[in-house]
Amino acid sequence: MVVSYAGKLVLAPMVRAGELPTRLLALQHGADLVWSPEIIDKKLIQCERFINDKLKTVDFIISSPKSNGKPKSPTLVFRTHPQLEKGKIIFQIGTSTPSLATEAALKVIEDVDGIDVNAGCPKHFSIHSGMGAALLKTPDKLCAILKELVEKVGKPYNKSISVKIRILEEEATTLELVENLCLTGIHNLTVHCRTAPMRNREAPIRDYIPKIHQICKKHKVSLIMNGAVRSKTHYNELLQELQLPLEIGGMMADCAESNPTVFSKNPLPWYDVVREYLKIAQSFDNHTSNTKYMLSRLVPGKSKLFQFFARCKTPREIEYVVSQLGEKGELLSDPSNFLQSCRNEEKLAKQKEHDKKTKLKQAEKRQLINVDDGDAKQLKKMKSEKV
Ligand SMILES: Cc1cc2nc3c(=O)[nH]c(=O)nc-3n(C[C@H](O)[C@H](O)[C@H](O)COP(=O)(O)O)c2cc1C
Repeated sequence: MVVSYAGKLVLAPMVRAGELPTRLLALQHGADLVWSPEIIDKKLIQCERFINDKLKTVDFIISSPKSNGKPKSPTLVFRTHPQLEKGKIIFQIGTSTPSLATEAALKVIEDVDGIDVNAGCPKHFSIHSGMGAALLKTPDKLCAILKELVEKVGKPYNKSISVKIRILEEEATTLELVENLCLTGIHNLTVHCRTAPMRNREAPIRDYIPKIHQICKKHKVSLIMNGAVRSKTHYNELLQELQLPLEIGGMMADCAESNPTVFSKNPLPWYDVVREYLKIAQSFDNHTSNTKYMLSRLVPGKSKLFQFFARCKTPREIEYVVSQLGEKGELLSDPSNFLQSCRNEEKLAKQKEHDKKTKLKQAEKRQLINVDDGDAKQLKKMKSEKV
């Protein structure tokens, strides 16, 4: 069945923040749908699909990416839990080419519920290759991408295709764009109510939403409003204040990154969020650097725990520090000594490794000398026989 977006409160696509543990926590606390972080078409095309029996996940992995011609260790590009994210996971693609978008979407389509195109990212890496917000300046290209996705991916697999845009400077040009996007056959349009040059700290401009909604409604395309929605309660208040119908959905990024439980009427305090998040992150082997990134968003900077988490290098250290987190977020005991002993162990292990390598090198050298010795003797013998 094609997923419905009408009136849903959803987790925004977020690079780094929107990995599996954050999405699962958001779902557990009332998110109706969750977006994957944006993944670039060319990267996804390189991936192989693996069923991870241990974690019960489906993993998309680049087995041997190369850097300077040397193979690197495998990279996990996207991980989904088919059972826990069933009917709720929208995959976002970064693209500027219809054929690449389609090839990439076909890789994941059986494991997700919809494909979303990012047409709003203002970052240099997106724009310089014609992706993200650059697509707002090439609407024909954007429409061509969406049409091809609708025909070659959406329709054959009975899945939804959607797009996330920003508003343009003028209302009239924004509405013209929306009209054209709706004609491509998409199911949903998400509008980030800021223009491309606007930063997240700036207040969004929601004035165009009623007219955008009229166009969407005419074409039976659902609409999600994004930009400074702070919680479920705030989303309901906004709909009332702006006299918007309940069928307009809401998307949250910033506030959901610092507390993925904001989808609930009663979001958890940060210390309970940290505990719940870590339980999920550990049970899905989340990469330590990603877990640390999330901790830096979840833990208030003024908490003593913030610095201690920043010093952790392994899941074991994170586990220890979180065990020192009191019921109300207070620090039960200073984990400095534990962290210092981990650093000492690390230093010792590095020294051992270094010694081992040096010994190996010396042994190899000795072997070479012996071989050389043997060769030299052999040569001498041959020479004397000749004489
Ligand atoms: C950490 C972070 C990562 C983001 N990554 C993406 C992304 O991958 N794709 C995208 O379309 N927008 C991305 N965004 C933008 C958000 O999806 C959203 O449009 C924007 O933050 C405005 O919503 P907010 O006011 O609720 O934060 C990101 C935002 C944040 C904070």
